[in-house]
Amino acid sequence: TRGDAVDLRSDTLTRPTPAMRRAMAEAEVGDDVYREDPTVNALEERVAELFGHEAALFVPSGTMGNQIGLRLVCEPGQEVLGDADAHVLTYEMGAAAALFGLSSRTVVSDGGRLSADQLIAQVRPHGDWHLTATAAIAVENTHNRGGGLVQPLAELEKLFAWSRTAGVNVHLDGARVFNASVASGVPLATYGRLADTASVCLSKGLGAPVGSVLVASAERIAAARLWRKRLGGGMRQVGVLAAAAAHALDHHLDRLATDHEHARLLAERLGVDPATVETNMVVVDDVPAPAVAEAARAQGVLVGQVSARRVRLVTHLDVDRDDVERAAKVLTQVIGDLA
Ligand SMILES: Cc1ncc(COP(=O)(O)O)c(CN[C@H](C(=O)O)[C@H](C)O)c1O
Repeated sequence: TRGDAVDLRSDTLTRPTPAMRRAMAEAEVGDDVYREDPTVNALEERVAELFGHEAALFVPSGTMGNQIGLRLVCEPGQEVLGDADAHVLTYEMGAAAALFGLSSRTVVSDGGRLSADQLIAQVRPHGDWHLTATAAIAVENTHNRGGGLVQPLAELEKLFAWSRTAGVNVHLDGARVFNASVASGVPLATYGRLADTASVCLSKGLGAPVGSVLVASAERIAAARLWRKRLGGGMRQVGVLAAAAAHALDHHLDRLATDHEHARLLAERLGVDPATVETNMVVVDDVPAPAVAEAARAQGVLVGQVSARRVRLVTHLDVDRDDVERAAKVLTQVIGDLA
């Protein structure tokens, strides 16, 4: 809870725990532009290893991690192919076009679930003097607008194997890949190795206040560091933030399973099919979302509005079991009253 509100709007809202704040305060720091911050250097090495890549770069947001990741695998005038509800193309303010001149095209998937064949069928080859070449395919795991769904490993494997034969790169928007791994049991390195570039968030379910990490080859991360500086993302004593991220990896990773349990409990209480809840999100459809949000807020429960008729509930570190029961009671009554 926050104050006395149960905040289910997003897992981006988690605040540092007292133990995390101590880690931040005690962090060993240096000037990261000179590569002299030992805490962020250690975090970058650790996350690269975790995801089976040569190198990694700490960035202030998932958006910067995604957009630099796309720029590493797609040149201006080439295109990124993705899901019609992909965060990298629908939520990041058109950054791929605005910042880097990347073209993009989307396919309407089955609720966010990746179909390798569907994407492969849309890829445009390099070398034809008439066609915008598809340089990269963006995948999102878990899928946000898909309600936190975990991508089928077989589809990820099929897409990546094919991409090796087609000269197409794969970028993973792994903002919630930690949730995907905890839910599926698939190791993080397995997910990491099925992408050329991957951006992973430490500031969502893991509970760090700021930060994502981009992983890729050493050559690509060197280029990413340059792009980050160009975007004004060169940071100085950033170990204060990296220490929070390292603390989150040490102490908050396994507990994501609790968020998943809470989401399933919330779904059950609300009459939403728990089978549709794979990680930390519950989607409630066919309700007047603005009215539900307003009425729930009046009773101390904050919810997300995905569309006029869809409410999103996200469980996280700052939501405990009592909060879930309280939110379920309020939302059952509010939705019942508005039905
Ligand atoms: C899949 C995915 N990839 C990237 C990002 C961007 O991360 P930030 O730039 O907010 O750190 C998000 C943030 N998601 C936020 C949320 O879910 O509340 C909002 C929608 O932007 C995301 O869900």
